[in-house]
Amino acid sequence: MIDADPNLRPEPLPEDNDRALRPQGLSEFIGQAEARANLRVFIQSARQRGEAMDHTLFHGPPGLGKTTLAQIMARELGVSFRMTSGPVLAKAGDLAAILTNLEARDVLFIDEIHRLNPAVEEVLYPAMEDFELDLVIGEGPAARTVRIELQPFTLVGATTRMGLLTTPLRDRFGIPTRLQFYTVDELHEIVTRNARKLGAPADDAGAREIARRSRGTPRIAGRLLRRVVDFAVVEGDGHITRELADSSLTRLGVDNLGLDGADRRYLKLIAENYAGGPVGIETLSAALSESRDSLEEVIEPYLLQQGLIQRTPRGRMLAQKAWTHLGLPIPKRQSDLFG
Ligand SMILES: Nc1ncnc2c1ncn2[C@@H]1O[C@H](COP(=O)(O)OP(=O)(O)OP(=O)(O)O)[C@@H](O)[C@H]1O
Ligand SMILES: [Mg+2]
Repeated sequence: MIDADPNLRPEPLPEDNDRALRPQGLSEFIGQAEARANLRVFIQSARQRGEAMDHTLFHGPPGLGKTTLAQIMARELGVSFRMTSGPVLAKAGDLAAILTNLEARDVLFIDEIHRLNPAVEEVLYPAMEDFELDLVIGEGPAARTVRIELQPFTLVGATTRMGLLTTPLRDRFGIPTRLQFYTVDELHEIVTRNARKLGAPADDAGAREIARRSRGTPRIAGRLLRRVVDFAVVEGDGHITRELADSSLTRLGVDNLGLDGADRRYLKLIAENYAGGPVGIETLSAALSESRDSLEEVIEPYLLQQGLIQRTPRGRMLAQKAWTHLGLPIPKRQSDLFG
């Protein structure tokens, strides 16, 4: 990782102590209005019919609330929540053991579902479709298949890489749900509420400053808030004002668009070494010593959403806004292009 300040990256950290701040119910969950409204209907319908809710797939960038929503679903459905992940399920038997232990209507959450081993995925198809498990017992000529009936359950899958899901798996989710980046207003509300929970109330402008610089991502908002709370407690009077938030975040290397050192290095590389692009993703990945996946999953989505870069068939290009943000003059060739 370039410039590895883990506070500013949206991937989960083991030391994230989020439990106190994680919303517990659908009505406490802020943002994702469309997804939330639909889920509310599907949950209520499943409850009224006394059936397992349809299989649900959450996809979108890290830290937007996929795991949180899966937990909320189980709670609102009044069922147990079982959690595992694609890479953990090494063998078909691992999944079979979990499936046979589910009770009727339980939620089974599989994180990083795009990383399922194909042999495990095969087991999942009939389980999702007919609540049946076909297990092969023994080996060679003595091998035989036994069919086991499962309790009806709800599979909730989460992925940051929808494109890596196989079509048969994707097609078996009745409720595919894309999570969006949060608006500043939504993050403002989340920060205000969490600051209060952490015992360091934020005034309106203070909360907004953190919200604006959180890359549309509640996980980052939560982390930046914790750091600002530290500064408020030690160097301030325990309250979060705009000045305090601004100086704390600047000291953490988060600029006024919420970009950190890694984002700025990405933009500067295209500006300074490739005259604004287009430049291929593999080239960027090599030059930054950053995996292509992490560029595509973590760095680029927010830069694209902010209109700082464009993806073209010939590679990545800086948009006008990026030159302005970096404080660099737009090269002649590009300013012609921008008109
Ligand atoms: N709508 C929300 N309101 C308040 N806090 C939220 C909201 N959504 C997410 N969070 C908080 O953001 C953090 C990240 O959420 P979560 O772990 O659900 O993300 P995720 O999409 O599963 O991420 P990943 O892709 O890395 O698994 C959690 O601490 C959670 O409490
Ligand atoms: Mg998650």
